[in-house]
Amino acid sequence: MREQGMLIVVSGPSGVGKGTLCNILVSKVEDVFLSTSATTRLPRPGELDGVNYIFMSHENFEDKIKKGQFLEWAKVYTNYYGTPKDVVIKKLSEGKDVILEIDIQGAAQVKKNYPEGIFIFIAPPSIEELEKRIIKRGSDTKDSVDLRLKCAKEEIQAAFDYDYVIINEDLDTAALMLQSIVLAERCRVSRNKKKLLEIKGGSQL
Ligand SMILES: Nc1nc2c(ncn2[C@@H]2O[C@H](COP(=O)(O)OP(=O)(O)O)[C@@H](O)[C@H]2O)c(=O)[nH]1
Ligand SMILES: Nc1ncnc2c1ncn2[C@@H]1O[C@H](COP(=O)(O)OP(=O)(O)O)[C@@H](O)[C@H]1O
Repeated sequence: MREQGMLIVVSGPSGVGKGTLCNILVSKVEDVFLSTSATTRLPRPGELDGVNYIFMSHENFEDKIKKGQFLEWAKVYTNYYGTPKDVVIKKLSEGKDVILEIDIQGAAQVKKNYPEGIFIFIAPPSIEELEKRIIKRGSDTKDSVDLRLKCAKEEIQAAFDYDYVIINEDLDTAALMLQSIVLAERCRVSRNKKKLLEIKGGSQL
């Protein structure tokens, strides 16, 4: 068991497949914990409180901002979204890798406070394909689809500040890429110094 897990940020436009890819990652790779965000948006059909999101009122959310209970938070489209701090700190200290599926504003806050995090951007093969995926999901009005597509173009510009980009064209390939990044990052020498010392004996590297 590792002493400290890695903080992994996954961002990308709405409908690109972040949720799908993160769920596959959690099902395939051990010791990965997907953080559940808090939000003021209403649940979509089938979404469960505490599973997909922790749904709360604007008042409650603002109270938690004041109390410093979020690792990061942002207003995305018209609602607040934030990462509850306590759970993330606990899971990292248990040696779990924590995935934050958050927007580009939240990712920038994490990068400022936690530069050793790993920043992964998921991009669509094209804007046309992104539009198809958002429409296929069936949870957005025409205005909401248009707003998401407009924001997508600005979000893709932010990809240049990330460590990795995955173009989610073929789902199986993209899922494998995400797993590969996490597993390769676990193999960095800098993260394995203690283990190497244990194996070779002695305290000198
Ligand atoms: N900053 C921040 N963004 C979040 C958080 N949780 C979700 N988001 C982002 O909020 C945006 C809207 O998410 P959602 O309402 O699920 O809509 P979707 O992206 O269309 O599925 C997405 O870009 C998410 O990545 C969070 O805790 N913090
Ligand atoms: N590589 C892919 N090819 C085709 N459809 C995909 C692919 N990845 C995800 N999808 C579909 O696109 C839709 C949006 O995916 P979702 O994971 O909800 O996106 P996000 O979490 O980024 O908003 C879902 O219907 C999902 O099944």
